[in-house]
Amino acid sequence: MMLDVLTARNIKKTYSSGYRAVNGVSISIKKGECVGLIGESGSGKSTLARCLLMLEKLEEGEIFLYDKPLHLMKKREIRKVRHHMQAVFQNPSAAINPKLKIMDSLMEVLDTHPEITPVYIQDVREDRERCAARLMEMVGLPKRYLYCYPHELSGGQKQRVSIARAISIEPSIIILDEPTASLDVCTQQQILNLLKELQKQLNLSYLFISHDLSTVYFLSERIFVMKEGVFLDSFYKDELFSLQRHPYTKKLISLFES
Ligand SMILES: Nc1ncnc2c1ncn2[C@@H]1O[C@H](COP(=O)(O)OP(=O)(O)OP(=O)(O)O)[C@@H](O)[C@H]1O
Repeated sequence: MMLDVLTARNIKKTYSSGYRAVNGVSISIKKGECVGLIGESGSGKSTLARCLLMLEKLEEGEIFLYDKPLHLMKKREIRKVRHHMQAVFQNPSAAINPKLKIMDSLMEVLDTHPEITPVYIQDVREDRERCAARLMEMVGLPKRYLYCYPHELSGGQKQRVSIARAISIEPSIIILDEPTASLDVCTQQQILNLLKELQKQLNLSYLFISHDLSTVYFLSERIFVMKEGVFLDSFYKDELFSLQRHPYTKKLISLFES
């Protein structure tokens, strides 16, 4: 039996304000699968993402990365496994250090883990520059940008760098939290196409978070619908238009179709 890459059970998170942003959700993601998470602003998607990445202290619940129980680990142990879970966030400018050349931001994770050599950079791993150039090529960026600073790149190009850094280490899972929300419509579609191609090519596992049903539908095989901290509905993509869908999902569909 194939183990799920990531399994989360009964996750709860209440902020110090007393607001429970995530109220008992469970989710599992298989190797090579893209699971979509859709919900309106404030439904708790980003809080859940931060919980799964162990960036928030859980109030309750269990998180397993393969068979490793992250919720039982000490901070020091979590630091050792965290690189297996990469993330791409909405704002690439905030994710890339403005003072570093693109090469140094891109190579950050691989530099920290010299013991890891993904197969797609195996032949160039010893040569930092060629390795960085390979990653740039994989996300459709010219090599010359390696020597630029982030302000010399567009938002879409910076997001490609974030994606290249996320895949650089061949992580078990990539959490994509609204990765196209800050981009124009044309660039959004290019980034979605890139993510889809990379997923197929490298057999990546994604949790793709968005408030937009059409983008979630485009990328995901399975979809979870979140509202007010709980999952209202979950289904395979081809069941989206089934009559059994939750009324809230039907409402999202009607917005999507209009
Ligand atoms: N650090 C925090 N302290 C207190 N409340 C918070 C904190 N972060 C988020 N919240 C609250 O938790 C709820 C869920 O927020 P969250 O960012 O997880 O939602 P979201 O679905 O990702 O929304 P968006 O799509 O707008 O990013 C919101 O009501 C928000 O105000």
